[in-house]
Amino acid sequence: MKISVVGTGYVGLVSGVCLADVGHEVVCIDNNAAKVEQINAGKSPIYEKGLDELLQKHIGTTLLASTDLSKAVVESDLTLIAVGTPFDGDLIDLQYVKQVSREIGTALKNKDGYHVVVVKSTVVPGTTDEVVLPLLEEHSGKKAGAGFGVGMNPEFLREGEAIGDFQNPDRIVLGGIDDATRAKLAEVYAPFPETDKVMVNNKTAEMIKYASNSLLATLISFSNEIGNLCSSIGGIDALDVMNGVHLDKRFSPILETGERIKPVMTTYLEAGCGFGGSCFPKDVKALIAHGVNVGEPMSLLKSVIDINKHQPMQVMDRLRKHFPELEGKKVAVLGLAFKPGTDDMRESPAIPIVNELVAAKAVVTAFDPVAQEEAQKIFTEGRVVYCDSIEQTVSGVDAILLLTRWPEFKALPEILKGQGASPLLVDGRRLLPKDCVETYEGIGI
Ligand SMILES: NC(=O)C1=CN([C@@H]2O[C@H](COP(=O)(O)OP(=O)(O)OC[C@H]3O[C@@H](n4cnc5c(N)ncnc54)[C@H](O)[C@@H]3O)[C@@H](O)[C@H]2O)C=CC1
Ligand SMILES: O=C(O)[C@H]1O[C@H](OP(=O)(O)OP(=O)(O)OC[C@H]2O[C@@H](n3ccc(=O)[nH]c3=O)[C@H](O)[C@@H]2O)[C@H](O)[C@@H](O)[C@@H]1O
Repeated sequence: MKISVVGTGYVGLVSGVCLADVGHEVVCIDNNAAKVEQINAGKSPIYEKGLDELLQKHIGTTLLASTDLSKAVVESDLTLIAVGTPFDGDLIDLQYVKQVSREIGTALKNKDGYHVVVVKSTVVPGTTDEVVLPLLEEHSGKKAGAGFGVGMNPEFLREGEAIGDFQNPDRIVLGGIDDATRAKLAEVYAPFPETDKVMVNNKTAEMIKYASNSLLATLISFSNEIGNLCSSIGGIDALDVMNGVHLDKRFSPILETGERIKPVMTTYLEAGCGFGGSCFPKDVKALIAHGVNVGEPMSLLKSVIDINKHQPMQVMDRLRKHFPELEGKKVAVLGLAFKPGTDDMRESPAIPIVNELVAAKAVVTAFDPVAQEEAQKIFTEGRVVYCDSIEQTVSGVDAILLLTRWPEFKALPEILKGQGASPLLVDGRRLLPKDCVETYEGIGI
């Protein structure tokens, strides 16, 4: 099938590359000419494991990038919209979705035959039918359901695991205004015959995405609240608690073979310094705002955000327990990205923590295996000294704050031993065993 994908961010580019990999002919569209040029040169503008290799395999043959949206729409059978949907402080910001809908609508004027337009961006329930569809009709002069179909196909990939998640999805949600739209959309995913498909209307597809992200965010804030209580009571480790909770067969089912499905860590029940990223914070806030607009106060989700807002300061509280006065103290920050496997700094818990350290006049060294370039846009040189290795970052410091679960940081105890040093370790992600250093502080302990 000929597919055009508008937006070449995490979702658009990964979808485009993976759809080319399963045999479709794909054109990826972006209005950022520099990104388009980079993609056509076989270099991904984002850091994502395995993406460059797959891009290089298909670019120039079944995969192309372009700034020409109109040509790509006219020459394809189906268009996926994968532009950003940020939260503007009050509501979801639909400016990019609207802009692209107008442009696709205008392009459809010149197209003979049936075309399907599918929203892949995360949008609040009602957006596809009440915002995108009318703009497409207005600008194409055609009627939805006759000249073209309108669908909604939310994406569930995680950054850092994006290629694997796209290639091996848990489920595929196919929303549409009618059966013809859903049937065309299903053709896109024909190469995934084993995966469960959920055929619904557009609003339901939109809601599945928000319910999924909101549940995962709720589990994390729940775990953080329980973890904070464990710390205050004392003598309880939240890791043991969540392990005990997770062994309930309803969470870790036992198969007929007798084998228990048990995650390595208690998935989404890991207490830590809070969730970040471009999606959980903005999606939960957007759903709350949408709920309030339709008369639903969403009090549970408001608490989820409130707990998460304060969670990074749990790390600072543990640091101040040992160093009430931080001026002149040398503090190493290990991990700046919101999670491992990505250079994404959006809403990273490291941001409020580093800002607080700098405000308290601590001397801050920092290291992240891939996010340093992004971090330098946020904390300019001079406020933070960026280092090239874990060794250099922790050398001679009073305290270490571990903020991202990069596996590389497991080497820290050995490195400290080699340096003959025993600074305080505040493990904001519970990555290391609590007896790995002389003075250990962790969330949920
Ligand atoms: N990042 C993630 O892991 C996931 C994101 N999502 C959702 O997918 C959507 C996209 O997210 P990301 O890929 O992270 O966004 P992003 O911000 O990384 O990329 C969006 C791209 O759209 C382009 N763009 C904006 N306006 C345009 C226009 N008028 N014409 C052509 N291109 C335009 C931008 O230049 C940018 O390259 C959002 O709604 C997000 O919530 C869903 C699942 C996972
Ligand atoms: O809509 C989206 O954009 C995506 O949002 C999340 O994916 P992502 O933000 O990439 O990352 P996660 O691995 O879910 O982690 C999110 C944040 O939660 C934190 N987290 C995660 C799990 C946990 O137990 N505890 C915890 O604090 C992580 O450190 C990270 O900051 C969802 O997992 C994806 O399914 C979804 O598609």
